[in-house]
Formats: sequence, C-alpha cells, structure tokens
Amino acid sequence: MSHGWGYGANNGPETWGKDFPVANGRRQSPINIVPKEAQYDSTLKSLKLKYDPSNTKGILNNGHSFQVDYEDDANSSILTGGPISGTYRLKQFHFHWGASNDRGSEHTINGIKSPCELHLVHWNTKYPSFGEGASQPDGLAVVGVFLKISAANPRLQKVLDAFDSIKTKGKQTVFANFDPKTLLPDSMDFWTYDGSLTTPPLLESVSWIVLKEPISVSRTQMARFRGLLFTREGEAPCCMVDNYRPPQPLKGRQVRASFK
Ligand SMILES: COc1ccc([C@H]2OC(=S)NC2=O)c(OC)c1
Ligand SMILES: [Zn+2]
Repeated sequence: MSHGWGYGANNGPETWGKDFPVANGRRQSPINIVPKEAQYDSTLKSLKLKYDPSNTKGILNNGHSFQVDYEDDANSSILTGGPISGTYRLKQFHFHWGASNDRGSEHTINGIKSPCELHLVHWNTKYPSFGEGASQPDGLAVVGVFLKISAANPRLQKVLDAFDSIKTKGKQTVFANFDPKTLLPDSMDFWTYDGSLTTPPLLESVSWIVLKEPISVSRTQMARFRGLLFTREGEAPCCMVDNYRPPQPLKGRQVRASFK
C-alpha cells in the first residue's frame, strides 16, 4: 500500500514538511490574496494564451487529482505576457476541490475559499523540459482560475463525461481536441506573485497568475468531481475530495495586480 503524501489525516499537507522541508520555505503556495493589499502594477503586460486543441494527449487520474495532458514538444500551446518573460509551454491542467461547496480552492480571497480551483501548468522554454524548469525559480507559470457555484458550465461537460473512464487511480483514457481556453473567464485581470508547486515536491519555481474572475460550475457538476477516487481499483474506495493545500505564509512577498 502506498505510504506517500496525500490529503488524509496521516499524510496530508501538515505532514509534507517531514519529507519535503521546502514546505516551510520562503515562497510557498497557495496563499490568501487580500485584494486591498495587492499593488497595481502598470508594467504588467496583458496575458496571452495561445492553445492548440490538437495538442491534447489524454486524461488521467493520478491519485491526487485528474489531469489533462498536452503535447509540449513545440511552441503550439503557450503562455506569454503577464508577469513572465519569454515563452512558457502548456504541460497539463488539473483541478483541486472540496467535499462540500464551502471549500476546495487552494488560493483564497480575503480568507474565502471557492469550491474548486483550476490550474493550467506551463514551463519556461529557456529550459529543456518541465522537469528541468521545475527546479528553477523562473521555471514554471501556473494560471489559477476559481470556480464558483452557479449555472452548469457546458464547457466542463467533456471533462466530466470522461470521469467514468478514470474513476480510480492510474486510469487514463483517450481525450482529444480540448481547448483549455474554453475554461477561461471573459476577463484576464489577474493577481501575480512568486510561489511554488502546491503538492510535493513543493518546488519554489512557480510564477503564479491567479485570475480575478471565476468561471461557473453547478452543484451537480461538483458532485461528479467528488465521484472520482484517490484509490486504485480493488482497494477500499476513498472519494477524491479535499485535495487542496491550505494557504501558506506570505513571508514578505508582494502580490501585484494587473488591474486597478
Ligand atoms: C505537471 O506536473 C505537476 C503539476 C502540478 C503540480 C502541483 O503543483 C500545483 S501548482 N498543483 C499541483 O497539483 C505538480 O506538483 C508536483 C506537478
Ligand atoms: Zn494544482
């Protein structure tokens, strides 16, 4: 049986520092964002996301979340602008969510949790790969998008419809031609700060770009996220819920805003 990190009482975020001491580092994520304390920075460029749906590789239950993977051997699905310099390639996107709608996001706004948070993970093409970039202070850029309970979001449907095929840890299935841009809100206003991966190895290599405007998700759609399992087929089932790390100390970091 796996004794690795997870989100349970015995292997959850409060225990990660044992195997990953950087958990107590100076630029850990997520954080609580206090909009009134964020500094407007007029030098921030507008975000540019160019995604090629044909780069979609598949969808996988990785035992911590589910992820949609993208071909990243060319500059066809990229992030530029915003707080970053150069070109970052999309590697995958995934979500974090709660057992109920009062929690689930990793970042919070004025201490308020959202039921779910989308992460679009990109790596800096000045490095040869995601793995190489992940160990560099400017190696990764993650776009975070909050999901709030409202009307059903038809753009999530194709992802939700794949869940029956990836219910348990390690299962993956064909998933093609999905444009992640369809999961973005209308406004590209963002907050940005220097942070980390939010799961072990918690590497401090992420330029965070957290969008101000949420996208919608319905209660019924959220219930389908909670039907996924942390566990493998044949193991005692454990619902994939509360797969979020709580906010970490800011430790003097500044949060900048792209908007007034
Ligand atoms: C492409 O590989 C990834 C993607 C994301 C993470 C985590 O960091 C953030 S951000 N969300 C997470 O779940 C990761 O951690 C090792 C590796
Ligand atoms: Zn994440």
